[in-house]
Amino acid sequence: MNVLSIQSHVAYGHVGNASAVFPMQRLGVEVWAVHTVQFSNHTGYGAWRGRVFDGPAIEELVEGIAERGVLPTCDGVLSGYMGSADIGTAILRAVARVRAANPAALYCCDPVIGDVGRGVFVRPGIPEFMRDHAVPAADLITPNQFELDYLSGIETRTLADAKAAVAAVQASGPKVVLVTSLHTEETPDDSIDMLAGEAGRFWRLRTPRLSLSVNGAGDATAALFLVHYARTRSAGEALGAAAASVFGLLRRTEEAGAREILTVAAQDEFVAPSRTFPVEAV
Ligand SMILES: Nc1ncnc2c1ncn2[C@@H]1O[C@H](COP(=O)(O)OP(=O)(O)O)[C@@H](O)[C@H]1O
Ligand SMILES: Cc1ncc(COP(=O)(O)O)c(C=O)c1O
Ligand SMILES: [Mg+2]
Repeated sequence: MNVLSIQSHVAYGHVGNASAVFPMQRLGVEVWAVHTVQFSNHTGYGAWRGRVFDGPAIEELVEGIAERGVLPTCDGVLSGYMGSADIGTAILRAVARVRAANPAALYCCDPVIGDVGRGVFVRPGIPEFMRDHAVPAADLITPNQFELDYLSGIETRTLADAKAAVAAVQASGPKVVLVTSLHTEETPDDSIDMLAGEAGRFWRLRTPRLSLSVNGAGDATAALFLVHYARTRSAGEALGAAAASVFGLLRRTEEAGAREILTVAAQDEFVAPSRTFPVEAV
């Protein structure tokens, strides 16, 4: 399996491609990593150095990959944080090129817009670009609850609201939706839910809430979900596999008291998660 992953990259630590690429490789996937920015570290530190690339820089790399004649072997495209709408347009052009070469390729879009509590943290224009262009072009999307609410225009308080919001977003294009960090009225305070939806069916998975707040977990989640979905073609199975690995990764990170997720040290969790959780049809 070959995945074109177009995301931010950091030299130190693990967010964006620096969080997504290795778990996919550890699962035996060949990853073609194109970086939308190259920063020293993630922006959660408050200070960082590095450069933001632009749409033409992304298109140039995709053109070079196309010149190798390998686009027909590309099984999936993964995108995450988009620095600008111009980069978003380049990503959607890449998706169109891959699909023209391989109509079976899957596009998984992590519609990074913001988070509960923090609000919108991307540049003006990006939320609308995600809603009106990127999400409709995707086969799979992995919004958190804040992003689900924005994309659907529904304020989700209950599981029924979340299911309605997933269905509303599916009507715009993506057939598979994975909602991360979902907390509804039904969710116990010491837990975190994920909800997957496909073809009118929904699955919920609940894990303990760990006492850590890290960056990059969503990027690893989207990557693992894409790989497991591509292999199983089942949103429920992909949910179970991705969630178990991410939980194992974060549990090890919490134990170590680390500020960066332990993508390398906890790599066995990607292959053989130490703990699995029931996937409940809801
Ligand atoms: N404190 C936590 N405890 C347990 N799991 C967590 C925690 N934070 C994140 N996760 C897991 O990581 C997944 C993705 O993280 P999330 O914060 O939703 O990503 P994003 O960066 O997209 O907002 C969540 O669905 C959840 O399963
Ligand atoms: C450059 C970059 N990409 C991606 C992310 C994703 O982080 P998070 O998982 O917190 O959304 C961050 C967060 O700080 C970042 O700085
Ligand atoms: Mg995210």
